[in-house]
Amino acid sequence: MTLQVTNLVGGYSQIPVLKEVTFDVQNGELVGLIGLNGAGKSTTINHIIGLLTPFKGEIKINGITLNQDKNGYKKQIAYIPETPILYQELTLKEHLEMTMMAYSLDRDEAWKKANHLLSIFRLDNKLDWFPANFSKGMKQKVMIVCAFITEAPLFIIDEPFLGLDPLAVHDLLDLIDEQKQRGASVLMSTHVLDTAEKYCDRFVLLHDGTVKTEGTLPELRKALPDAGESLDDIYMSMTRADQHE
Ligand SMILES: Nc1ncnc2c1ncn2[C@@H]1O[C@H](COP(=O)(O)OP(=O)(O)OP(=O)(O)O)[C@@H](O)[C@H]1O
Repeated sequence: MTLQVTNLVGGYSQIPVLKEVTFDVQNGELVGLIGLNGAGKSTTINHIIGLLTPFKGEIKINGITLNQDKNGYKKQIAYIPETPILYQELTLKEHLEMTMMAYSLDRDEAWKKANHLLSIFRLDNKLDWFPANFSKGMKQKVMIVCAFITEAPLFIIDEPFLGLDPLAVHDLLDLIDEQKQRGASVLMSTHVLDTAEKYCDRFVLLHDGTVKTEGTLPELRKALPDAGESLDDIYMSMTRADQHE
């Protein structure tokens, strides 16, 4: 599975936020999308999942654009939003069943995976509860369980770490790793740079709607030799230089 974003110009109501954004995510890769508040991470994600239409440029998943095959394109994506999207009137069980239907999953297989994931996230005794009334972290876990039962080839994860307890962060990172092992690609936006540094294979550093630089940590260190060793050092040096331009 490859995600290719090429010369993407996009944003809201014809106001371009993204300016010629180009990057890719290859098979089995976890790519970190890093940037300050307002850099354009969520806007990029909203274009990839098809909520926004590019003004220019294109986005391909395994060579297919959204316009070529809307359903086929969307079924390749499991999306975990920054703010959980839950239905007031549906129970946890009904949220899972709706996901199974939307992705045309085999119910028995999907329930096996769901039960396993529910027990990891300690939600297995809450199937008849309404997640709209859960705590913030529990709501996020519902989104994670729904995404991971799909076993989609591309995971798009928007800032997953801020609302989760440390145990859940580790469980999520293990699940991401399992999906990578089976060849899935993962694009994850985050501000938690020390975790990103440890777990991401590659980074795309967005600033003010443009890709300032991208690469593995050793590649970033080489590109910015005076910045320091850590992703945090490199990112801070890059953004500070930019703000003084
Ligand atoms: N619905 C919207 N309508 C108009 N402009 C928007 C909308 N959402 C975001 N923007 C603008 O797009 C730019 C990029 O915002 P975006 O949400 O993509 O940033 P981000 O990198 O995800 O930031 P954060 O780290 O704060 O989540 C900002 O200038 C923001 O004001």
